[in-house]
Amino acid sequence: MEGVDHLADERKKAEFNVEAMKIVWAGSQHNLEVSNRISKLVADDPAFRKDDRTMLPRKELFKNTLRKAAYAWKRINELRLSEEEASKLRFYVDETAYTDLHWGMFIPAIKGQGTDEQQRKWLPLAYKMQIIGCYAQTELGHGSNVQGLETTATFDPHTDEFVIHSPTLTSSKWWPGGLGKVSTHAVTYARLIIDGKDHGVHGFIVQLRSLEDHRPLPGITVGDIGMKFGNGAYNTMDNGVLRFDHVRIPRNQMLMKVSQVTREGKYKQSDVPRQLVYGTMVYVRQRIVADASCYLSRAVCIATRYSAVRRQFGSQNGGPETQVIDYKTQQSRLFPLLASAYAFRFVGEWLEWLYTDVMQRLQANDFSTLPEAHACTAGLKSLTTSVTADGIEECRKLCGGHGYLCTSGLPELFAVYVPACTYEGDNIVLLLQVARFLMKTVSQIGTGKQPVGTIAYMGRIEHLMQCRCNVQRGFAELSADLVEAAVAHCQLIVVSKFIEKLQQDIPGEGVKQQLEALCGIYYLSLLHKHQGDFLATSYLTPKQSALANDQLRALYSKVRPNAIALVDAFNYSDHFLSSILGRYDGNVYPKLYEAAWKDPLNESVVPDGYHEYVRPLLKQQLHTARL
Ligand SMILES: CCCCCCCCCCCCCCCCCCCCCC(=O)SCCNC(=O)CCNC(=O)[C@H](O)C(C)(C)COP(=O)(O)OP(=O)(O)OC[C@H]1O[C@@H](n2cnc3c(N)ncnc32)[C@H](O)[C@@H]1OP(=O)(O)O
Ligand SMILES: Cc1cc2nc3c(=O)[nH]c(=O)nc-3n(C[C@H](O)[C@H](O)[C@H](O)COP(=O)(O)OP(=O)(O)OC[C@H]3O[C@@H](n4cnc5c(N)ncnc54)[C@H](O)[C@@H]3O)c2cc1C
Repeated sequence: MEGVDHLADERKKAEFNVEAMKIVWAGSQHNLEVSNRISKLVADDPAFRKDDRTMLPRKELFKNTLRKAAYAWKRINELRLSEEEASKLRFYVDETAYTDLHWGMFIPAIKGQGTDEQQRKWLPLAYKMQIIGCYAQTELGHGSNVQGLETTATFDPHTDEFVIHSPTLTSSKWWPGGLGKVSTHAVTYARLIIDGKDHGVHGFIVQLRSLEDHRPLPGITVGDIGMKFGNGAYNTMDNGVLRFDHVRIPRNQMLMKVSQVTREGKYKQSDVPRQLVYGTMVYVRQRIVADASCYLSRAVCIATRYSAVRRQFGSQNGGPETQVIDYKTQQSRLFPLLASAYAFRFVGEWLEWLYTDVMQRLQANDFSTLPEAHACTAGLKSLTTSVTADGIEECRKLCGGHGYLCTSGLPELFAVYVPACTYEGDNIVLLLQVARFLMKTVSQIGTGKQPVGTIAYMGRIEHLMQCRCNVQRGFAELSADLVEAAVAHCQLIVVSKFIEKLQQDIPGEGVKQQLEALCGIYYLSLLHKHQGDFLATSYLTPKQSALANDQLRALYSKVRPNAIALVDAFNYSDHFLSSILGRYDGNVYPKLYEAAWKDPLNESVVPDGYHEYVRPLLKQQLHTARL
């Protein structure tokens, strides 16, 4: 029934102030106000329609994305949106596009690695989108191992230029988003060669296409790498391939904040760690952590609402069947994900703070917190994206068969999200970085150096203090176990940041109590999942483990009446969710039925191809039957 809120009874059960929780989720009253305004702006504008995305052929899909990106840019300028509002607009438009890499990586790379002079030259052009850039690091043969890149940038002292070249097939740039069809420029990572000496990987600004007719410049071969996983999803992006055949660029297009090449061809290293060349990746990893809670909460919102609508079994005296959300098994799969969405929200906020703090310290030439920032961004990126990708898929299963329909919104959400486990650093490779950081910390504890920040707890563990270990000995052999230790370390960060959040003043009736319950679900479900480890290491007795499990079940019951309100607090519009199963009003069945008839396959009663391929079969069967 149109206009009826099928979830109204569920909403009445809430024991907390949902509006106050919306503010907690948004981060502040101001953020909530901006989100409401921009979300409505997008939802009300038919130009941002996206319900047809999974049905469009690639070329049409891509052209549509170009149209939307141009229109979004026009609206940003017409409405004079601030950076914060523009970024919210991008969020609610909810379509990956070349602009993400332009704003999210090309510009940050120039800001982070360019000199003041380079920034003055390139940033105004990029901010006005008079040039469009991408981040061209990964190659066909090398992604994780950045130091293994093969593209060369050889200094030519006669002309004061670098010659950018792809010496082998495996050195072809492969994957950069926005590169395939749109970017006019790329921050390209290449080995710096001066006078035959290899100085390692550096960033260079290279123009790829003419600003007049968009054709590739001489020496450049460029194109799209082809269809990716899923319908719609990441296929709105032109991930590209790029080869250089002795392409010349002026010397001043090497990004020279970290190291410089003089007119005479002298290589000079600034007094800063070389890892600052990786700074853009650290920035984006931090953004990815902040985004994880958005993706996970979307899936959880859909699965929670649908679980309250869906009924199976348990009818008493001809009454309605049981809502599937009332099954403890459903709760034990769904509520830890609900708790994770909130947990990732808070750890994302903290990581943003940590990143800003590190950037301020870098300005003052204080590099002391860089290793911790790297370990936290790498580790949390890995943890949150893995849990979110698996969580979206779990939500699909929680929705039974209907979750498999594109109209549930879940297949596309999964397809667009799952590469986050790989891009910006493969999750295992990043956890190995965390493991290395932890081992290094352990090796230093023995020397009396007290760990601080997120590793301070290690200084309080008795047997680590006695430990005398060398960072590399046995590392490769034990790497699978070390990765598990790295995950546990990251989980500890997530839990401790959730607890720190609860120590803050949180206004709103019942809000803090709900967050306490969710925090409990978060750590108790982890404890339950890993109880074997806790028992094996005697950190828990079997009795304590059983009590923890009882407590977990009690928390599921506490959250159950609040579940719908807890996902309402995410404040997602139906347009943004783009899911019939996750509709705010819970009016699922009539809308599923209606949507089926809108499928292009149902435009005609007799399908295309019937007369060529089906009719002859039927005729043949008739003939055989008669025989
Ligand atoms: C419409 C208008 C709109 C308007 C406005 C709208 C706005 C819209 C805005 C939209 C925005 C959307 C957001 C963007 C979305 C982007 C989507 C994502 C796309 C994906 C992009 C990518 O996918 S892009 C490629 C990423 N590709 C990697 O991710 C490679 C991983 N691979 C490595 O990263 C290295 O290869 C690896 C393993 C560390 C080894 O590096 P290596 O061999 O050099 O180093 P070693 O392991 O030897 O380590 C030596 C020492 O360096 C230390 N260290 C290492 N890294 C460090 C670091 N980063 N910082 C500090 N320290 C570091 C380490 O801890 C050691 O320290 P120590 O010596 O003290 O122990
Ligand atoms: C959708 C998408 C968008 C992307 N956008 C960009 C972009 O804009 N710009 C850009 O430059 N790149 C981009 N990339 C590339 C991306 O950054 C790389 O794919 C990523 O860094 C992983 O590297 P790889 O592909 O070389 O994986 P590999 O390293 O080849 O991984 C393959 C397997 O090997 C394992 N492995 C690798 N090294 C080790 C090790 N040392 N120890 C143990 N196991 C290991 C991994 O865990 C994995 O299981 C994008 C990729 C995708 C999928």
